[in-house]
Amino acid sequence: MPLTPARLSRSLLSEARSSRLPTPTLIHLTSPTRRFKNADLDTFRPFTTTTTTTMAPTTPSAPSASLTKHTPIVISGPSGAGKSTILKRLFDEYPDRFGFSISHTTRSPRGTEKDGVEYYFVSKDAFLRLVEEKGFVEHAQFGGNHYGTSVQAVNDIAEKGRVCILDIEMEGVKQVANHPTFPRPRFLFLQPPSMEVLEQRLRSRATDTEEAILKRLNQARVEMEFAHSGQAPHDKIVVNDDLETAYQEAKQFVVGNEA
Ligand SMILES: Nc1ncnc2c1ncn2[C@@H]1O[C@H](COP(=O)(O)OP(=O)(O)OP(=O)(O)O)[C@@H](O)[C@H]1O
Repeated sequence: MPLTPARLSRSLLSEARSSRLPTPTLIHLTSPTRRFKNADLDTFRPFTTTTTTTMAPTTPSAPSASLTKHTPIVISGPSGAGKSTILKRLFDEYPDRFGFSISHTTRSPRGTEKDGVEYYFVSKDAFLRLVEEKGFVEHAQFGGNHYGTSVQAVNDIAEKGRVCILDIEMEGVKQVANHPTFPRPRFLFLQPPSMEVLEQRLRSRATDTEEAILKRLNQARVEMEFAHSGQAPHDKIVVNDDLETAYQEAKQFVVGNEA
């Protein structure tokens, strides 16, 4: 599992749309699937012009037996629900048990970013071919660039004997759940106790503009509606009111394999 200091995070497309920069206090955890928060930085940092020779998987691979043995966990929930907080605790308590897959992107590498570490940097053609071949468990477009989690990248985590954690937003959740060949992961939805509390938490986090907070709250309503629509694949909904209780519940689901 590539645990680099940078937090390549994303949980919601709204994250990117809302132009929030990751704050140092949140840089605990590397999760390349949570890439859209980092994609915000696209606006602020110039692209490098480096051309990379990619080693990224560009052909789809069949899900392996390891993937069935180490069933991936999809965690989703509104921005501010506490996903990072809970995952950070989980990784601290179980440092060798979980992994984050490396995402593909068509954007250019920045700074010291290396192919196969922060991302697999691929051409648009290679990316779209992999989409066509159902090689992504989920993918999305942001700011003219494509981002995706490949079946191969998730397989790689399972091959290392780890459970892959996919921290993804609602549209990604739908894609994973409807993928034609990818074995069904286990879905955990983290819910704030109320919209009022969510708003307070987003405000106390003090990382967003007013506009961004309002966008997050609007998106949160959409996510909550979907989560309770009967259409969502969630196996477990944990309400993150008291953190300790929520953590124990989430842990029981993730580690104890319980619904
Ligand atoms: N149970 C809780 N009680 C009080 N505050 C909490 C609780 N859980 C999380 N928080 C706080 O709420 C804020 C949002 O949490 P966090 O950043 O983990 O959410 P997130 O779901 O990862 O959001 P995003 O998708 O935007 O990254 C943080 O400031 C965190 O410290």
